[in-house]
Amino acid sequence: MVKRARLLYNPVSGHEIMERNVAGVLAVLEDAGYESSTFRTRPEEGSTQAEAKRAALAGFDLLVAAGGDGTINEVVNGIAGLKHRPMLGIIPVGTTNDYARALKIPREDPVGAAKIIAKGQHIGVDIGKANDQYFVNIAGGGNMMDLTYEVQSDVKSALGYLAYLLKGAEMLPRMRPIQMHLAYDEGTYDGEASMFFLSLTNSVGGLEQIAPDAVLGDGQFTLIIVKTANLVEIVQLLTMVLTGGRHVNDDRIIYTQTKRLDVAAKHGEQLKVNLDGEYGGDAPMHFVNLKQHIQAFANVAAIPDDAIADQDEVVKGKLIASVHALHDAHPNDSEDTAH
Ligand SMILES: Nc1ncnc2c1ncn2[C@@H]1O[C@H](COP(=O)(O)OP(=O)(O)OP(=O)(O)O)[C@@H](O)[C@H]1O
Repeated sequence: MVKRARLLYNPVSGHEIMERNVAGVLAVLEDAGYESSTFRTRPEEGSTQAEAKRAALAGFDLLVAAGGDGTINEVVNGIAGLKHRPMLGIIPVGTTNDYARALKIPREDPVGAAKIIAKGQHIGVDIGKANDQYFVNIAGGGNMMDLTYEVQSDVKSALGYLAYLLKGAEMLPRMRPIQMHLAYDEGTYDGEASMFFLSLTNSVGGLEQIAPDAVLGDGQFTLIIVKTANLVEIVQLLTMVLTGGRHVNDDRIIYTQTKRLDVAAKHGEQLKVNLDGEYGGDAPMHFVNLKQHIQAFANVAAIPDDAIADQDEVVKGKLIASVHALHDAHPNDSEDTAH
């Protein structure tokens, strides 16, 4: 049966690069055997998610999200709750493209990214569930989380990552601690913290050193709790991140792996949560890791072996293949033993 692909592309992501590349991307998908169609995303919140869900229920085998992390997040939110989920392809044309960095998919090169899909290598990636929403790369909470909403999209497009850095520097003096309760696999933390991060990949805000131990598809989040809200100390910690990841052993940080997290703010304080760069509501929030929930095309050869966990589906596939091979080699074995 012919496979069907739906390309959901954000026409305004990055520098409107997709409008010029739709035909080229479709040609690569068609050559790879996909009967392909397109959906141009719209600014209305939830419209991309609704279309992804509709396409999945209509039986599309592959959804290709072309845009920034926001577009990927919406597509995944559209399919994550379904029993039969299409495969996910990614064409990164956003500003930071954290998720594509982790999967080593070429950025701002739509046809190059489509060729990764055409190569056919995919892995089971974990996604996070935060109350009733999903995220693919990172959840975070604390005062710094205002950052991503405050940076205007047109400024982001014009300045790219620099926009975050400038805005971040401006916001640091506003940092103040929140009394938090966090419960995770290895323990609980009750006390002051300025922020927490729950990461699925090692690609956070364009920096691969923040969560250096993250493994794709291992069913675990990397949890980072930053206890201090002191400006000088935070700058010190950031410097440690940038100079080789020594922050992971610092006393002012809790750095651990966990499959779940419960977060609440004490004394009725507001604790805003950010999911993949967008406001996702306030704590209390329950997070859980859904192991290898989505099959995503990736540039597997470029990802270090120790950054990808054993794959449930591949392992199962290999077992089935070897049983078939055994049967092909000795077709009458089962009858022989029956007599
Ligand atoms: N046709 C459209 N016109 C204007 N805005 C759109 C359109 N389609 C989607 N959007 C908006 O684009 C935003 C999602 O952008 P996306 O995350 O894909 O790219 P980005 O902001 O350029 O990249 P990044 O997330 O990496 O910073 C959503 O807020 C959505 O409302």
